[in-house]
Order: sequence, then C-alpha cells, then structure tokens
Amino acid sequence: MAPQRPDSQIHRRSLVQPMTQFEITKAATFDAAHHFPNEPEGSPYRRMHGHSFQVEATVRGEALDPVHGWVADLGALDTALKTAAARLDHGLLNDHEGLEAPSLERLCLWFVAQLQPDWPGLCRITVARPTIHERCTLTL
Ligand SMILES: Nc1nc2c(c(=O)[nH]1)N=C([C@H](O)[C@H](O)COP(=O)(O)OP(=O)(O)OP(=O)(O)O)CN2
Ligand SMILES: [Zn+2]
Repeated sequence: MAPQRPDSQIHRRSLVQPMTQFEITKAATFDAAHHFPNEPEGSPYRRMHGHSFQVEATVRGEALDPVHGWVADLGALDTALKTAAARLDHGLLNDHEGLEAPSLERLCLWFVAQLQPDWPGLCRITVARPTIHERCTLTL
C-alpha cells in the first residue's frame, strides 16, 4: 500500500499551483514625423524628421472563452491597434494631444489611452523604431 501523505502537505501543494495566465500580442506599423521643440538649439532632435515605428500591444487573460478557446480575438485586437496607429500614420506626432514632446515613452502612454477603455486586460505596450534599433516598453 502506498504511504499516505499528511493532509497538511496536500494543502500546501494546492496553494502553490501557479495561476494560468495567457498573454496575446499583436503588432502594427506606422510612419510619422516629429520634432522636439524643447531640445536646445542645434540639437538634431529639434529639427523635423521621420521614423518608421512598430507598436505591439499585449493583453493578458486567465480564462479562455469556452466557445472559441481564446483569451480574446487577435483579429479584434488587430483592428483596434491598426485603428489607433492609423491616427498617427503619415502625420506629425506633435499635433496629437499628449505628444507635444513625442518620445517613445509618450507614444506608449498615448497607445494605452487609446486602447485601455476597450481592452481592460491590456498589460504591455512596446513602441519601437526597428530601423534604428530603439524601443520602449510600458508594463501596466
Ligand atoms: N528616451 C528617449 N530618448 C530619445 C528618444 C525617445 O523617444 N526616447 N527619441 C529621440 C529622437 O526621436 C531621435 O530622432 C532618435 O533617433 P537618434 O537617436 O538620433 O538615432 P538615429 O539613428 O536616427 O540618428 P544617428 O544620428 O544616426 O544616431 C532621441 N532620444
Ligand atoms: Zn526622432
């Protein structure tokens, strides 16, 4: 006969079960111009210039929709992210509220403000300039 485990040991084991957490991620791209009016005279950042950007949004969920078997539809996240990115595409970032000093950090905050109302599980935004190997991640 197998040796019996004391009840206390069984209880402790169930308490340390890790919580199941899924993270789904979608990316979109946009191109935009910007300038940093507060940088000192002569700084290259003061002059108007452009970048290609990539934005990644990650949504966390613990439960799977029993019908679809997913945390949330990546297609719906794609639509939301593309809609937000399209507001910036081929424009001047400085024209948007919150982007008067249009850093990657501020862009992360801007995307959070755009997405969070409809995506309460949003847990991470990354905005990158892949061609010059720069990125910023905001974890919520
Ligand atoms: N913490 C941050 N620092 C900087 C940001 C930012 O968003 N967050 N942004 C910039 C400017 O946008 C700048 O244009 C970035 O390009 P740069 O560093 O100049 O890199 P480039 O490759 O385009 O230019 P090189 O002169 O060829 O290095 C600055 N800092
Ligand atoms: Zn720049």
